[in-house]
Amino acid sequence: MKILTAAQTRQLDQATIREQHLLSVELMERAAAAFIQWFSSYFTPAEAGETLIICGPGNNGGDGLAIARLLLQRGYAVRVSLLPAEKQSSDWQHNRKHLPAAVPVANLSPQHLPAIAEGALVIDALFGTGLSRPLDGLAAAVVQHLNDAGAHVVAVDIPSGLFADAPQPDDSPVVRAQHTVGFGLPKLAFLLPQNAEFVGEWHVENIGLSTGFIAEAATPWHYTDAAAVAGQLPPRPKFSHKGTFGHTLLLAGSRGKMGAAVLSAGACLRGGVGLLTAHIPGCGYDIFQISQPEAMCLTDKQADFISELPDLKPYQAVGIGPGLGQEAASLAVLRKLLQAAAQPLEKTGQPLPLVIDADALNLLGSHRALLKQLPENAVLTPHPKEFERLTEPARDDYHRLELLRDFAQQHKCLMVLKGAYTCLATPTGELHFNSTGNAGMATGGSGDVLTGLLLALRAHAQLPPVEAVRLGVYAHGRAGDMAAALTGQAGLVAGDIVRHIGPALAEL
Ligand SMILES: NC(=O)C1=CN([C@@H]2O[C@H](COP(=O)(O)OP(=O)(O)OC[C@H]3O[C@@H](n4cnc5c(N)ncnc54)[C@H](OP(=O)(O)O)[C@@H]3O)[C@@H](O)[C@H]2O)[C@@H](O)CC1
Ligand SMILES: [K+]
Repeated sequence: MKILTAAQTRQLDQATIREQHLLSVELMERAAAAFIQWFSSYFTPAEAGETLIICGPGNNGGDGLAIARLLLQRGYAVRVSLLPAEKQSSDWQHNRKHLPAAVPVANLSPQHLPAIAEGALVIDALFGTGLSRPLDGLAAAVVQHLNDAGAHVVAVDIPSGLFADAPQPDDSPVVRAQHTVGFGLPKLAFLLPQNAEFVGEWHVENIGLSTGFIAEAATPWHYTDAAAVAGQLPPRPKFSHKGTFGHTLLLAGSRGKMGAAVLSAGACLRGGVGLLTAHIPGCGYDIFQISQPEAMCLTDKQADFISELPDLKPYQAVGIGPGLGQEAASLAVLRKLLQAAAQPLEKTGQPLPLVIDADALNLLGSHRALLKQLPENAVLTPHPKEFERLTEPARDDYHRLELLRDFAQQHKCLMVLKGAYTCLATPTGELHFNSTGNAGMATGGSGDVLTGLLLALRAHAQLPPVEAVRLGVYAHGRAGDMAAALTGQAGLVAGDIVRHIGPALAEL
């Protein structure tokens, strides 16, 4: 699914109206009906009580007026507050005219802010994608009043005061919604941690917007839903053997962190790899062989950390980092690996696929000259703190995305920035936000599991790099969701994700 800017969204409205020979009020009616569909599935008239709808002067306010009419028709008690303005949009005027007289309407003023009981339901239709500047004056006072009241807010399209695709100043007021019901496509603002307190849970309702316009629209931002990855995992041919799916090497573990190697290896095996060899420190031999009998194991001459790089000839992809530690000897291994991986493989003519995580990223961060040696399409999987060590502190989440995109383009690598909506940045400047996963996955070892799964998929000869990583990130989140359905989020541990990789991949 694509994510568009506010300006593109306005063009999308116009394209839909043109193509489908609609009146713009008809599209507004669709949006209001889609909102009602969601709203009525969530709140009965009795649960909703008397619902206040706060309307601005543009089409977002127009939606609010249409919603008021439709809710009344469905037996909900509603009242409307209007933000005075010099002019209102023509669709606003149409819906104002058609608002039944049974709906109480009040004009907002600094002296007349509506009484809102704590927990009362309020629909926020002040401003949508037409927000052109941060809120001030009466609009700001209304938002402040609403937030102070502790109301249960459902935002129409986007919480008022929030820009769809850019940051707003820290001190400008934004509605704090519990739910946001958007139209057509998700907005970039919904996916960023800094906006979570405003957006709440978001939902996107289909209103039949122009698919042709969306297909043509140029955007770096994409949202990976089930449809985006369905059918991409190549089937396993009947006459395949273990060599068909690649042989991977995993460099992982140190004393006290052998679990990271075990989890990562488990994920790699469940990810469908043909063969896996792990190179681990001597102390981990028994632990590893007993926990992962399906994997082969090479031990380092050092007991507590890795200091040697095995011959890379047998392998189609190499992972490094989980539980590695940051010993100088392990840095030397990483250095050698980067040098060796740059040589194109005989079979593919491409550099050896690498997946670099955890302490291997920290080593890169503290020895940034090594970044120049990253082979093309190397996969790096930092969380925000690790990413900061590779670049610089970000001013905000939007700036972090810029840094991520620049980094992937500059180093021609695939950056997987882990978070609630894990974001994959590609060498061509695309950003793919993942849709699966849950807060239960914020637990030790979750990232090691992702590394192992990505390693398996990068060894798969038929999967191009970006598809492999997008698919792996999606399946990792999906496995976490399947696991959480059984364990609950609090009870989820990384091993549960490993156990659900198989079913998650099967679903694809
Ligand atoms: N996407 C879709 O497919 C569909 C979209 N639809 C709906 O349309 C919404 C977009 O509507 P919209 O373009 O009329 O913009 P909206 O946000 O209502 O406000 C514009 C008005 O506010 C004003 N204004 C702006 N900033 C301000 C400020 N800080 N303080 C004060 N005033 C400010 C601005 O004035 P101006 O900037 O011109 O000075 C103008 O008067 C969209 O979010 C969705 O709900 C559906 O109906 C149909 C399908
Ligand atoms: K709104």
